[in-house]
Amino acid sequence: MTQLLTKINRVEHYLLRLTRIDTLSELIHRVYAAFEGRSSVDVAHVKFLMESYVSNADDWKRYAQFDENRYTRNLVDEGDGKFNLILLCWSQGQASSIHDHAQAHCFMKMLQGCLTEVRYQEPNHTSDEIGQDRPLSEISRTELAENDVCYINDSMGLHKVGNSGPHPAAVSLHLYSPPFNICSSFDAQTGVKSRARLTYWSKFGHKVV
Ligand SMILES: N[C@@H](CS(=O)O)C(=O)O
Ligand SMILES: [Fe+2]
Repeated sequence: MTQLLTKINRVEHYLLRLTRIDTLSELIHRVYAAFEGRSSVDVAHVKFLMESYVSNADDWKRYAQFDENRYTRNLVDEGDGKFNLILLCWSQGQASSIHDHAQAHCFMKMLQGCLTEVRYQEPNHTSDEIGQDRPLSEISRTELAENDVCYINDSMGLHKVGNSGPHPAAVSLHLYSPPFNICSSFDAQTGVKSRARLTYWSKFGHKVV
């Protein structure tokens, strides 16, 4: 039994070495190839590519710009209009509001530190329920550590993400397809939905003025 486990372990290490993506530019190149000539998104493959990249701060530190007031969104690549790649920087205590993803696919890879992702069921008020607001119900709570990847789309619910420590500076890489700059945000207590505009703190390493 022990021998078998050792062998499985060796095979796993070998496969990981074969599939490993060592640089952010190689990841971007592979993601472009994954979208080439397709009208739909191969979710399993894109997730696999994000998982295969081994985070290295030298690749992405030029995009990692923090703000003391809120998490920042830093554009890395516009993916020929098919997807965008955004580096998000979260100081300790910073979090997003509860939101959806405008019917897009959302892949999120941890590059540094840890983030907590909390998922909620989307309220489905029928017309006669309007005015009977109730708190959103939590579906799951996941701690994401360096190199972890998670995936969400609107059929899987809403989420909020935050850095509740212990790392003072968490960084995550998000891939959205198709790109969007407006989504909905939700009040946790009432479920009331409002329109949220998403902005960039920097683009291609340069602060947006
Ligand atoms: N979807 C959010 C970040 S997160 O909380 O997933 C954004 O793009 O700003
Ligand atoms: Fe999100």
